[in-house]
Amino acid sequence: MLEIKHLSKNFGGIEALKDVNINVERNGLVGLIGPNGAGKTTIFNLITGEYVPTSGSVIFDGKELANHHPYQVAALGITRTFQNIRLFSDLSVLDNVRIACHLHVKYSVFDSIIHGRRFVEGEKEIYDRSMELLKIFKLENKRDELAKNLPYGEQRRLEITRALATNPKLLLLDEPAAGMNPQETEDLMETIRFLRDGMNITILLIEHDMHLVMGICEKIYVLDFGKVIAEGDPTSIQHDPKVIEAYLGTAYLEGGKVNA
Ligand SMILES: Nc1ncnc2c1ncn2[C@@H]1O[C@H](COP(=O)(O)OP(=O)(O)OP(=O)(O)O)[C@@H](O)[C@H]1O
Repeated sequence: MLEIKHLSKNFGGIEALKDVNINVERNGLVGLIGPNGAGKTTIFNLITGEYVPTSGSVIFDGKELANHHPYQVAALGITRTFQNIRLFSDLSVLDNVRIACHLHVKYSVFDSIIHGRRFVEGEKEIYDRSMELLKIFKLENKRDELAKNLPYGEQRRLEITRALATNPKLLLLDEPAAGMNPQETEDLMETIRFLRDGMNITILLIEHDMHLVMGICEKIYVLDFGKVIAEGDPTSIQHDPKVIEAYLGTAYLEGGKVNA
């Protein structure tokens, strides 16, 4: 579904990515890990059209994305979440999702001014879809709360709910477990599994929480200094000497956590 081929990105003199190749199969759940500054978020920015590659290509469903604008990439079915939560904090939970659903709106500005039939039907469709998503993500009881008043784990869940409003085929999650406590991380793992197994969404995620990555990803790419140094299933990645040296450290194998 997603093929990243010989992708490189320079920022002035910095070679942020060097000849990166990544393949995400349809309905796959793939992890991208590596030390800070390895180039992980740069890959997301290249997929979504926020950056233009220095060389190489990003192919999604057979289409080259390299020169697409972010709105064109979104229209093809790719959505992302960000490292820092980006919600409308002073709006309600329901309105946060409703706004995201408006990307699909089919009525014109004129329809909305005269409150024409298409406007009324469009608004009903948006409300129904928003409530359906809030139910799936167990946020329907919080629909009237301001986003900023939700506990951290629920804010992250609301972000994913918003991302799904556009009906993506491929979801890019950038450090979804950042700042979560162990119970929130467990709930998130269940949510991500459901996205893939229950909603058939293909997922590529960046994460430093190795319990989450090793627990749910079937394939993992490890990036170091802009290069893929390893790829494989969780077991092979955990025991790869290159990965242990560059990122995991021996503490991880002894049950410790990665400090990144
Ligand atoms: N817009 C930019 N301008 C200049 N340099 C950039 C830009 N974006 C990223 N970089 C540089 O590219 C390199 C890779 O950064 P990137 O954010 O992709 O790393 P990362 O693996 O996502 O790190 P982290 O785990 O800390 O989020 C870093 O050296 C960073 O400083």
